[in-house]
Amino acid sequence: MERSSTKPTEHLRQLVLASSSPRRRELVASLGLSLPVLILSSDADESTPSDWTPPRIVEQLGLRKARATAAMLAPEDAASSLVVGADTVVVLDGEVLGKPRDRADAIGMLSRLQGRAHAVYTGVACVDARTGRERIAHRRTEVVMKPLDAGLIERYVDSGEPMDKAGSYGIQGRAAVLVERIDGDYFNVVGLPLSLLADMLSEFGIRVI
Ligand SMILES: Cc1cn([C@H]2C[C@H](O)[C@@H](COP(=O)(O)OP(=O)(O)OP(=O)(O)O)O2)c(=O)[nH]c1=O
Repeated sequence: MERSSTKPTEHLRQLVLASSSPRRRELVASLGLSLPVLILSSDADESTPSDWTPPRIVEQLGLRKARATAAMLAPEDAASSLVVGADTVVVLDGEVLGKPRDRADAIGMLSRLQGRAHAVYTGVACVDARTGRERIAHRRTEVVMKPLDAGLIERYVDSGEPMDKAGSYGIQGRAAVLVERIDGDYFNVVGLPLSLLADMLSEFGIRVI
């Protein structure tokens, strides 16, 4: 018998964040969700075809992360979990900048970003591990960086902060003082647009407020 009065998302009693990013973990924790949050990262393939646009890259990589993590869940967790994955890239002159390979790469990226505007894209994917229902979306934030001289860039890179971050900077850290202004969601730059995430969670029956 079909139980039409039952909400299709009532089984979702746990959120799984498919991420090893401490920033994403802290941002999700800051929401103070009433349901438990499990952190579980996977080794999703992060290579993408060269003709993909930035929105497609971040949405599909977020989806790969969420799907790969959903596939790792034990059956009892899968039955009650909404899995969230995200991906962030910096885009300058149409070129996608991910995390720096090494010190020289970080210095090169910041030398190109300084004194100019660039875009940060973060894709978010939600996967209901029980039903397989999926949603993907992204946000774009424009960031204008102050003009920076070579000495400042080297000192910043030597602080170690850039090495695990797309575009080689962390706006939530010391790079706060390197940024002139932004247009768009700040949390999108840090790696998880909370306002977008809240809208997506509500589609799955999970209320933030
Ligand atoms: C631009 C910018 C990026 N970042 C970070 C957010 C992401 O952690 C990282 C981009 O890399 P991602 O590949 O999106 O994420 P990740 O590998 O760190 O974590 P996950 O396990 O979720 O895949 O750059 C900042 O922390 N601050 C910033 O200002």
